[in-house]
Amino acid sequence: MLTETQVIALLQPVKDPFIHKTLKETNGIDEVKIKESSGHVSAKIRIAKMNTPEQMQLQQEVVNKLKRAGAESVGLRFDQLSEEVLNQFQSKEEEKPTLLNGKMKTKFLAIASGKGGVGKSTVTVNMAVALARLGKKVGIIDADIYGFSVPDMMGITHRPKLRGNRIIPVEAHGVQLMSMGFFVENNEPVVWRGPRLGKMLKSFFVEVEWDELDYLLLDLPPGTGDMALAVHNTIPESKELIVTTPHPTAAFVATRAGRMAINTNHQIVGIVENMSYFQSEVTGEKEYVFGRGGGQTLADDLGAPLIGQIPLGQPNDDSNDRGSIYPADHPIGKTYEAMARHVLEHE
Ligand SMILES: Nc1ncnc2c1ncn2[C@@H]1O[C@H](COP(=O)(O)OP(=O)(O)OP(=O)(O)O)[C@@H](O)[C@H]1O
Repeated sequence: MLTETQVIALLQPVKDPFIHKTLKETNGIDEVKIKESSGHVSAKIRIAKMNTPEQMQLQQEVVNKLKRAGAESVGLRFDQLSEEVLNQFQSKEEEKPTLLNGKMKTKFLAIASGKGGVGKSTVTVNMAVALARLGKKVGIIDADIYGFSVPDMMGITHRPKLRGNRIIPVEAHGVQLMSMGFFVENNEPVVWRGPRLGKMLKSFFVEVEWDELDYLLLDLPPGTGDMALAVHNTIPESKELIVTTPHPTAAFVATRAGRMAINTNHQIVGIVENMSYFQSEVTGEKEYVFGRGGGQTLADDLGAPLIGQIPLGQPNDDSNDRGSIYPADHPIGKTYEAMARHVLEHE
């Protein structure tokens, strides 16, 4: 015959399926009773979320465990862990409330793409500038460890300064910026992996002296590989834009990036189709150089709106040689302004 102590010892190492802590750690074993006459064991367990397939699975696991140990029959009841206990574990687990030193009014907008070279960084910098032109305080984290082209696109040639042991982001076009590129000598390729990359990114949130941001945009690594997943998991809950070209294959690959966003609890607020067409200045005619329809297909697949179609064209910004920022009165600058308004409407 099982004793109460034995049942508790059997239950303690069982893990809550949602917060991945043992019932001992969550203090989730509420009650254990043994009916000696019939060998019936009953227990009440508190878990993070009720009425889920995970709860069913846990129930099965516990019943089997107790029966193997000698229980004739098992009755389980479940209840919800208190908010207090949940908060304690969730904040420890995710460390998210501490990001940006508690400046939680900051909203995050990640920019992703299925593959490289589709204009993700161009869209990031122009969205950031458009939001700033609409009066928002905006920062960018250039987390594209393969590319880190953002400083170049914004015409930035100097590195961030230090104040004590805090890093002051570099400012250009009214936008604050941190980039992996600032910490790499001579444009060397970056070979950071796993924990080091995660640590670096976290330090961008915590050790950087951002000035009261309304929005922090994140230029993500392209694709759906380990690196993109690692970055998705490192950054806080976020809205996300997916950038594609109009080519059907590009849109197909971008769908996978969208799925990754959804799986990591990012909310896709819009699809941006870049390099949509070339418009002749002489005739005004549009030439669909890279095919048509990719953006809309992607939008339909992911159930998110197509918020902008950006034609081929250079900003002609004379302020710096390689700048990629479209002026506010440029037709493409106006498209970015409309997209920025869309993002603001989905706050
Ligand atoms: N609409 C456009 N018209 C013309 N050139 C563009 C347009 N959008 C982007 N480009 C150019 O295409 C190149 C790739 O753009 P960008 O670096 O933004 O892409 P990306 O998706 O961020 O690439 P990666 O992931 O490899 O960093 C750049 O030289 C950029 O100036």
